[in-house]
Amino acid sequence: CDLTLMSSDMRTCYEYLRLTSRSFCAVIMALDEDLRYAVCIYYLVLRALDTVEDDMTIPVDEKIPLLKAFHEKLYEPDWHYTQSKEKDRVVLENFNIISSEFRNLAPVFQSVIADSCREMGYGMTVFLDAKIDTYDQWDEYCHYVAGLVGIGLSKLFTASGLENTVVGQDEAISNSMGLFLQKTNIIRDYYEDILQKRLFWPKQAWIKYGNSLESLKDPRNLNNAVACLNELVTDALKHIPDVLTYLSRIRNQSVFNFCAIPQMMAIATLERCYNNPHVFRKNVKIRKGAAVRLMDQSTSMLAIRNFMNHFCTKIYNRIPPIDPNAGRTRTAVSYGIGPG
Ligand SMILES: COc1cccc([C@H]2O[C@H](CC(=O)N[C@@H](CC(=O)O)C(=O)O)C(=O)N(CC(C)(C)C)c3ccc(Cl)cc32)c1OC
Repeated sequence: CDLTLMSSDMRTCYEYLRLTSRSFCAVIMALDEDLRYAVCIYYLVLRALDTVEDDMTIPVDEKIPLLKAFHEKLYEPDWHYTQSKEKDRVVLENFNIISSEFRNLAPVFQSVIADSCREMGYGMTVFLDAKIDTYDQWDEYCHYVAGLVGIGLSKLFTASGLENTVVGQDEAISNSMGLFLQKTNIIRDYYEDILQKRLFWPKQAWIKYGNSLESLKDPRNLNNAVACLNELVTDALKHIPDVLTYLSRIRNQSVFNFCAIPQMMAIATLERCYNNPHVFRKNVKIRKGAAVRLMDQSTSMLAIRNFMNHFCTKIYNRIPPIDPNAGRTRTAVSYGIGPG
């Protein structure tokens, strides 16, 4: 994009995007112009909100009002926050620059983003001590931190005129786009989260396999831990039909790539995690070459169905017959293997 035609604040915002989103930045920059601007700002605003939620050095009695009032900061020109110790604190320290560009967006984009932040900030306070007991609470937490992003983005796509009304209206399908990504991140990040005492795996799952979530990282409990891991992967796989429905409705090529690439990274990550004891010892990541191939080739529904089929077949072929959820996992992956 032509940086000379851009305001200096917007140039700064794209610089923050490059600093905070690594590989995803290129995908955002490929969006058609109007949407690119709104999504960049939305991404940075979400990054700022997420940084507040993640910062364990902010006292709870300060964090709760800050999360609930965060959406109002979008309309306070000088507001920024210098007390964060997080790695992405640059977006909080310079929030006045981001909010000034936010207020240059079309009013319809502003209201989608502000409403999304209001609901998300509230939801984060509900789960501040991250006690996730039931699968329903797991879905509720993931709705607040990720489903709302899927819903907000879908409204931006429709409001920009690039996508049909149904994309912005069907909130259940948009919600699933977030739940699939967030559940995959939570499953993948077990080891890094448990070290920081962040417990995102639902108790309704792990209680069947151990006395505590931490006990799953004890090598003596490895068989139970892997059975619990396989149960959560099976739950995440249930979102595949909605993900395929969502992507089949997208008409703009740049929006399709933007939406499809993270979903393909997620199914590839789930495949790496399934039945993999390394999840309890290190951060399981897909190989760089595989990620590049997914970014380059996730450009059509045919490619998506082929990738989904590929990774679901790999999982199917690795289901241990004695796994307590073997039957449920076979059913779940069959959604992704599809007919033929
Ligand atoms: C229709 O919905 C979407 C369509 C396209 C992309 C995303 C989604 O994808 C990235 C992809 C991304 O950010 N990937 C990282 C890799 C990583 O963080 O593991 C990256 O490549 O840097 C992601 O992960 N999240 C974060 C949440 C899941 C919490 C929403 C995210 C945060 C802000 C925005 Cl604007 C968008 C997304 C969507 O959101 C559901």
